Amino acid sequence: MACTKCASLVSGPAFLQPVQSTRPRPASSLGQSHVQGDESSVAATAAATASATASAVLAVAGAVSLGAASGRRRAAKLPKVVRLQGAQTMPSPTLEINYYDLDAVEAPRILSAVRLAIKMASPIVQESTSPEERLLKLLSEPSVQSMLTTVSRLPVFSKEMALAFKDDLDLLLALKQLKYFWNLPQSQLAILLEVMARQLEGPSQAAPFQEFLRVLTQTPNHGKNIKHLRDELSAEAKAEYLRNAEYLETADAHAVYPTSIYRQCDGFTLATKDASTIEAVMSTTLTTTIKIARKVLEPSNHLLYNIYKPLGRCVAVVDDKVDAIYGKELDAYFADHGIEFKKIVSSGNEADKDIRDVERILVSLKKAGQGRHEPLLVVGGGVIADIAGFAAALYSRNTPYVMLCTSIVSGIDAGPSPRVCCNGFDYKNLYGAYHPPVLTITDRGFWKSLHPGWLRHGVAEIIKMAVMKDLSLFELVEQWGPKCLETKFGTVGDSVNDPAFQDVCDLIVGKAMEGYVRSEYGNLWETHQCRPHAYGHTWCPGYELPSGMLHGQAVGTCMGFGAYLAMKSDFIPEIECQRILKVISDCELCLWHPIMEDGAAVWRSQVAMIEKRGGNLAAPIPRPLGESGYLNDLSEEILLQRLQEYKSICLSYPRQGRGVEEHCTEVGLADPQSKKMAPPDDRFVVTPTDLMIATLTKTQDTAAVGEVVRMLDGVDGMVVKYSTQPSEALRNISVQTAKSNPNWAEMEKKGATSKLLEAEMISGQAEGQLLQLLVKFGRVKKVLDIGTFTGYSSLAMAEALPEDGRVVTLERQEEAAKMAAENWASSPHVGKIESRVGEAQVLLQALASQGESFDLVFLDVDKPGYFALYQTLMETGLLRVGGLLAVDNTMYKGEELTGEKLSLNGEGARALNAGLLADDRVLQVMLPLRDGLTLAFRQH
Ligand SMILES: C[S@@+](CC[C@H](N)C(=O)[O-])C[C@H]1O[C@@H](n2cnc3c(N)ncnc32)[C@H](O)[C@@H]1O
Repeated sequence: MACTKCASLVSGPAFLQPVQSTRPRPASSLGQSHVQGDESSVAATAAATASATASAVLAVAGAVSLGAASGRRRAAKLPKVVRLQGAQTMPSPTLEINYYDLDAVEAPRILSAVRLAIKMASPIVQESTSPEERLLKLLSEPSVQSMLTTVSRLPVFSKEMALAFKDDLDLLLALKQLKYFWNLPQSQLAILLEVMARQLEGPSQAAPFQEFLRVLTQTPNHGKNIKHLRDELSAEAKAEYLRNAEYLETADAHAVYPTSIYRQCDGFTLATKDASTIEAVMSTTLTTTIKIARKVLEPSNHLLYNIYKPLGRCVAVVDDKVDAIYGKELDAYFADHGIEFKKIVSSGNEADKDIRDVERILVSLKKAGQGRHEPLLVVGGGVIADIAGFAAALYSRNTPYVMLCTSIVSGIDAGPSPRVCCNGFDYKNLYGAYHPPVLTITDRGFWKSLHPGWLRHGVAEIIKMAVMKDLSLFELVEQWGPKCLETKFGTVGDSVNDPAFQDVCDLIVGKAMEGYVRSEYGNLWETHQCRPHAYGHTWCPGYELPSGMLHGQAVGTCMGFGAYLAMKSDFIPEIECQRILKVISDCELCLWHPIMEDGAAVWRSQVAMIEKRGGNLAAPIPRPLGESGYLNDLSEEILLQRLQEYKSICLSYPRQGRGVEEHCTEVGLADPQSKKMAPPDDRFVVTPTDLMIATLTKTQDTAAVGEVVRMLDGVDGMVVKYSTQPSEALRNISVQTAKSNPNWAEMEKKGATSKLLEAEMISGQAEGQLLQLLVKFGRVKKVLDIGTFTGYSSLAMAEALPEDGRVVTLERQEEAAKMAAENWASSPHVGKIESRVGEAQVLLQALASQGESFDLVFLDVDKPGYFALYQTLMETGLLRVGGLLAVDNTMYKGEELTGEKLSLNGEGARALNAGLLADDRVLQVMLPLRDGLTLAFRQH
């Protein structure tokens, strides 16, 4: 039967040439014949009879290809002459280059071959000889040999094959692997025989094979490939196997010299006779399996065993948080099965998703001697799935990996995703590849230890698939979403013993996964933009990072807005829009975040998205609920108008449309903005830690350096994580200031500021929190803040002051003072702040002449002036006796630690440090907080 796809190419109008094949047709040594007729109907009938069990787990076998999946049939005869209108003969031939020559899929013949082999093998595996002898006898048994050679010649990744065995996905998977029997470890062949016996004949017939597997795995060579046994086989058996191997060299080299058992290539090439023009198509076919399973780490569960036992070992990248909780269980699983376990523990924080983190994994893989044929095991959530998957894509150009999903996001979205990636230059997912796992395992048992905030964020991905792909899933989430959250998807409390609810949880997870795969696997390389799973991901990329929101919370805002736009576009009725907003809100996700007030950022995101999507917005939104539509035209004016309309609707929802624990820092994660993502050697040196990191990265041992860098880098993040979190207004100042760098540069150019200011000048959360603490602890009433900048320290202290407290803040740059005033405007504490603009020294004199004195002074201006300002504070009594002086940047970038010549600022900091040390009116301590903060108490 001709491959229809290829036939359409060679006989179409562009190819009005006689076609001749360049490949000789190899003879079939085992006498398989080509079948004419409708294979799919034969296959469908066979499938019905073949069906052993309706699998209780979801298993999706994905095969994506141009040509390989369909396989090429040996009977493909193409017309020698094609006639044009007028019946002219076109004599010049076009060369057709076929690459493979696979057998037709005849399900009944395959099934009877497998059944016969199992029947004949059963007594052999039960013999009392050694397992090695039994294996040799088994391989010499003609029915086993015939089955193996038959399967080795099949297009096992093809659609025909999938359809023929669609009712028994475990059998299908076994056949896909059996094709490679010649290069499989002995114990893997035993595993496949056991699976086939179980699927076709039932558990009792499978029992002898299971026992055979057990004893075989105790022999020293069970990990050696079948082909290494050839010299021990009978002469006839050896000759047959070698004949088959030789045949396969030409017919399908994948089966005899494979690089991977999970992917195949195909191509189809046409060349003019003089070879001056060549037209070709190429394809890669991948195969993958997804399992929704329970108790994966219990030794009786063989999902991981079946992969790693034959290999004798498992190299794994494990999320550090997962390792802390489940590390011992993982170790025990592999130890129990006698599988060597090499574990690479890696951070799973969004802030640790840089190319350096990927590189660190690559270095560890090299150290572990990772082979390109052995699937790496990746254990963790979305970030680990992305970066370890990306490392696997890069290692030896592509290395297979198994994804054991421990978080809800990886369990239904990032886990089986072919899109693996890392951040770069402050852009999310700038680098990446398309590299799906060969096996994805989702076990919601892991979710019991997840922070409720992370669960909510994962539910956003379920809602996304429900709205775009599956109304029945949407109805399930409407009914059960809040309970799923409350019970951590049936993993805590009484829900664990509620079988009906357990089934609901499995159904929700399975349906979400299925919807995801349905959206993604037909468009693996994103060759078009009709991508339903991008719902909720069009506008929020512009504000997610600066808002500090969890990804799922940001997606919630964007899904809500998308639903509103769908209603406005008449894609869905109002009632469906309301249902969508209600589900998002009921699941405690955010519909509206104040950062969305920045319409310009939302518009910028849309513009960037259009560019990313090849010139089309193609924003996926429901049309109707449960199905996908795409919005392609949305002007800036309408976008801004809709955003405001949407806001007013959101305000009527519980929590005024806000989510519960929306921000990363509220659920124990570092703020993704808190870590600079520039490569360390280019990083802006602000603190001594930065300096150390920049120095370390110049050395050669990248693995050791990487570790140290990660730890050092984590110090500031840890301080921020475990200190009281800032108010909304302070957070807003950080966001506004972070965005302000281009403005300062512009202003400096125009002469609006005398000096280039930088967003990095901000004191920030940790220092702000310390100042607040000092104000409260010291019952401070009057504060002097020298160096206003964008107003963070002033407002932080004002928030901590009593109602009658006062902050006087000094700033020489008019523009900075103006920006600070804008930043305070909405705070209820604005009335406590008095801003003065001018040179600090001049302003101090004026304050002194007014008889002012302060309980707390925060000094944070140009360092060369520090000591003079300190002297003024002391001489004039502006710092009262019993008062406290806090000075920032007293370690000034660690310059003194280098032993090299200090900058002017470094000199200024050192002059103050030395002055304080020599002055017995004060008691001081230098804290290594960020760039060094010195506290000096005036005792007389
Ligand atoms: C490091 S920033 C202050 C940061 C601020 N305390 C905060 O919490 O974000 C220093 C600010 O002091 C201002 N400044 C520097 N030297 C000054 C001086 N001699 N007199 C007045 N302002 C000065 C700068 O323009 C800049 O805005």
